Amino acid sequence: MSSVHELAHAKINLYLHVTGRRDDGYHLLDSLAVFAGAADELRLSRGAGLGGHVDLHIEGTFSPGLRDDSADNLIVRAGALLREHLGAEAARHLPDVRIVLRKELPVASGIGGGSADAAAALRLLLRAWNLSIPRDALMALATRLGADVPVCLDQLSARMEGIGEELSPAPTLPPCGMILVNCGQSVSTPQVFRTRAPVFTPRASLPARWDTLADMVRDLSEQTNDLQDAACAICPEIATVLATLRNAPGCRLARMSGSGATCYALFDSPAAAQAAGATISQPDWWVWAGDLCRSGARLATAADSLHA
Ligand SMILES: C[C@@](CO)(OP(=O)(O)O)[C@H](O)COP(=O)(O)OP(=O)(O)OC[C@H]1O[C@@H](n2ccc(N)nc2=O)[C@H](O)[C@@H]1O
Ligand SMILES: Nc1ncnc2c1ncn2[C@@H]1O[C@H](COP(=O)(O)OP(=O)(O)O)[C@@H](O)[C@H]1O
Repeated sequence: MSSVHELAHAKINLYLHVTGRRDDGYHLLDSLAVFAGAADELRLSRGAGLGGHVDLHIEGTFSPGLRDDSADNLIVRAGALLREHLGAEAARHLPDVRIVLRKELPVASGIGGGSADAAAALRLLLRAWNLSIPRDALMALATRLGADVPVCLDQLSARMEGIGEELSPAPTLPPCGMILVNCGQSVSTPQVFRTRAPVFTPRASLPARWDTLADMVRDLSEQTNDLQDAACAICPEIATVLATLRNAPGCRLARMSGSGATCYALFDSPAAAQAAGATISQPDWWVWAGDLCRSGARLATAADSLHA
């Protein structure tokens, strides 16, 4: 039986401004999201029966943080949402699938691993079930899975506004390298939003492109991650990670991503990031160094199908 696979890349918020708050409690954001080479992998194969059930199996470094029989897993929820969208009668004829998740991104860590998995599952299921859903409808389904899921569908750097679902092109990025460090403690996104000081930051002013890393770092230095202080209050080790990154040879900028605890640092090249990353070693710290993900993901078309 053949299988298809997708990479679910880590999403990094280079800056994150909380610009307001909606009546339902969700926060309005202005954030520049990029994708790093670090990724989970999802592999889908056809099951024996019909009904569109998703049988999930989880392996990999961070699999102990997740249960594979959980209906709450965003991969299983992506399948349920697609079945709901199609309606019970159509869903009855969908082939069952088995998805193996190789979990290599830390869980609840501000780099959207669960969101990236959900988006990768949507891409795989569209192919496996030979579905074509208009892009607007697909984006709306993705938003129901989580505010970060829409940007993970294409895995291309993008400016995120609204609660994260309003996407526009990012400035063209210069060549650079990146280190990601997570101290091994999960941080709850709702708790960080609840803990933050109730102040808002205006939308950033960004150019259409950055030709050099120095240009990008100059502009990013004027922006903030408005969740960083709250996350540091909940998890003080984040401050140690940031200090370590700032001291790493060749570091141009270090900041927390999303609601934490993962922090990123920018370097002149992937090789410079890897050399600096090799100097960082703490028990329980997850350290990744390399390039940004520049290719993105292609959404399925009706012509794509999975041949069992
Ligand atoms: C903070 C960000 C920045 O990219 O990243 P992560 O730290 O999760 O990686 C995202 O907005 C997280 O998106 P995601 O993880 O999909 O969040 P959701 O599941 O939709 O929401 C989890 C909870 O976070 C809060 N939340 C989330 C997004 C938002 N714009 N405002 C919020 O207040 C809400 O309390 C919500 O119940
Ligand atoms: N496939 C998945 N991978 C990671 N987390 C998942 C997944 N499915 C559901 N979750 C839940 O989603 C929450 C957020 O996970 P994650 O996306 O890793 O956080 P963050 O966006 O902060 O990096 C976690 O509490 C986790 O239990």
